[in-house]
Amino acid sequence: MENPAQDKAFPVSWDMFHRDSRALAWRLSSVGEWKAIVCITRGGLVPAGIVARELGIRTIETVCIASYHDYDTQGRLDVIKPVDPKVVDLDDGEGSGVLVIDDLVDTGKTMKVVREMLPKAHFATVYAKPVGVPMVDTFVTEVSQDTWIYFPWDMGWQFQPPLAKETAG
Ligand SMILES: O=P(O)(O)OC[C@H]1O[C@H](OP(=O)(O)OP(=O)(O)O)[C@H](O)[C@@H]1O
Ligand code: HPA
Ligand SMILES: [Mg+2]
Repeated sequence: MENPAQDKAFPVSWDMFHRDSRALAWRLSSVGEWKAIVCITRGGLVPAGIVARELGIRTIETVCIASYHDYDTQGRLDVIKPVDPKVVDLDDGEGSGVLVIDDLVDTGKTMKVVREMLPKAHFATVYAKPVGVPMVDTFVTEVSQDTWIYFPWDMGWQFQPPLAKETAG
C-alpha cells in the first residue's frame, strides 16, 4: 500500500512544535556531540534551528528533497540539492560527526535516501510513524501510520461556524 489513508489528525501548534523540538535537543544532548547539522528541507529547517541553538552547533547544511508534491500524496522523490562533500567528509568521512534533522519520518523513504549519502551520521526527527521508525536513531513522539500531522506553517486561522446554526426570520 503506497499511500494508505491518513484520516486521523494530529494538529501541532507553534508552541507544541517548539517544546517538542527542545525535547529532541534534550534527548540528543545525552546521545553524542556533533560538528554539523544537515537539515532536510523544507520541514527540517525549523527543528534544525531550534536544535542548533540548544546544542550550540553553528555549521548548518541542507539537503533539499521533495516527495509529497500533492499535499498528502507521496510521489517521485526529487533530490534538488545534495549534501556539500565538505560536510560529508567533515570528520572521518561518510557523515561521521554529522546530525541529520527532519520534522518527521513517515514511510522512511526520505531518510533512506539521506542515509545512503551519510551512512555514519545520526538521524533525528521530532515525530515518527511506525513504518519509518527503523530509519531514525532519535525521535520524540510517535503517531500511528493512519495519522496526518498538521504543522503550524501549513495552517491558518479559519472561522468555525457555531454548532447551532441561526435560522432565517
Ligand atoms: O518518510 P517519508 O514518507 O519520506 O516522508 C517524510 C518527509 O516528507 C515531508 O517532506 P516533503 O517531501 O513533503 O517536503 P517538505 O519538507 O518541503 O514539506 C517531511 O518533511 C519529510 O521530509
Ligand atoms: O503526516 C505528515 N504531515 C506533514 N507532512 C508529511 N509528509 C509525510 N507525512 C506527513
Ligand atoms: Mg521534508
